[in-house]
Amino acid sequence: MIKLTNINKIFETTDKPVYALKDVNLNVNKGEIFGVIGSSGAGKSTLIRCVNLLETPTSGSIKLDGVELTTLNKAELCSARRQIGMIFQHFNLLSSRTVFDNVALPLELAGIDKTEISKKITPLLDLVGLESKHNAYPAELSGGQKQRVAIARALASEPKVLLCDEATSALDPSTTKSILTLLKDINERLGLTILLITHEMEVVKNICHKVAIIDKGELIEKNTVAKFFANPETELARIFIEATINLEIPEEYKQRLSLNRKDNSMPLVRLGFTGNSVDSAVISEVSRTLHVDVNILSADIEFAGGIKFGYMLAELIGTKENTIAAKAFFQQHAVNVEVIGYVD
Ligand SMILES: Nc1ncnc2c1ncn2[C@@H]1O[C@H](COP(=O)(O)OP(=O)(O)OP(=O)(O)O)[C@@H](O)[C@H]1O
Repeated sequence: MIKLTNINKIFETTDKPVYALKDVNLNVNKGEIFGVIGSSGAGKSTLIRCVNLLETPTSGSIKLDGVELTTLNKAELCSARRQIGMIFQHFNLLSSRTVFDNVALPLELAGIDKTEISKKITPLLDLVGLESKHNAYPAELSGGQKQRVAIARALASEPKVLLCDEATSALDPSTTKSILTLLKDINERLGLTILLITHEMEVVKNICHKVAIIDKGELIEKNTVAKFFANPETELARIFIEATINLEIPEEYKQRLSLNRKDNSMPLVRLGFTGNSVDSAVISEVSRTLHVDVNILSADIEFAGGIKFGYMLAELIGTKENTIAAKAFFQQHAVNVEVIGYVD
């Protein structure tokens, strides 16, 4: 549905050129929710703004449902943009218009008559859960309600795709959850293709089918969400995933931790479980067969893209030979083992 091929974007500045996007290739299939995650300044906004040509790429091809957008004239582009809805972090509503009139705006601009507009808006406001707010003004709404208005407005032209530019970044965690649930519901009910950018792994984890990581303008990793969490390929992916996991080393252990093994010190390890390894009884097997006690300090098991994954912080207690054998055993059973240090 969205196909970006060899997209480059260079901003010419008085200082030096900024290479905001480098050879970006991205394919978003019909009905998919695709998330692009990256740190601040990585190029996320530039990327999503290129899709509807709010930003013109320096080179490359952008196809929407097979139509090349970069070569359209102004009038053609205007009509193509009606097939691309967009929502923003700060909602971009008109404060002087009611909820109803904000949602009606794109239809008015497209020259649709008033009765037709009325017929369309009521079910849209029902869909986003704002049936009782037709005549409210944006100032009278919560952040979550404002984003619902923006979603209804983006859907008014019956777009083929919805672009979400950090759509939940200005919202508190529970409102974020409700907006993500709404986006997922719209995706499932209408089969709408969604491309979103975010710096929050929670967003990817909660609603995306596929994910790409952007770093310094490059898409360095692309995968289904399940495979991404099960087997991250890049260091940045691991950092993003681990940021969602709360595995604090207790203060008492930090004080006893050293990088080198001493006589009688025991390894403190972070075990990473994904897919099948979550469900196998590796911990008890290590204790039983290798005589290594696993002292679990903290653990976090999550669910994303249809798979379970999780991390555990544990002290391995046993002889040097046995703890080394335990580490090998974990690795043979698809458990990722990282030795953080050794505790006295
Ligand atoms: N109009 C512009 N002129 C010059 N440089 C720009 C312009 N817009 C963006 N940039 C630069 O391009 C790079 C990518 O910016 P972009 O806004 O796309 O990043 P981002 O990942 O969306 O960041 P954030 O999460 O902080 O919004 C940055 O180095 C930024 O400074």
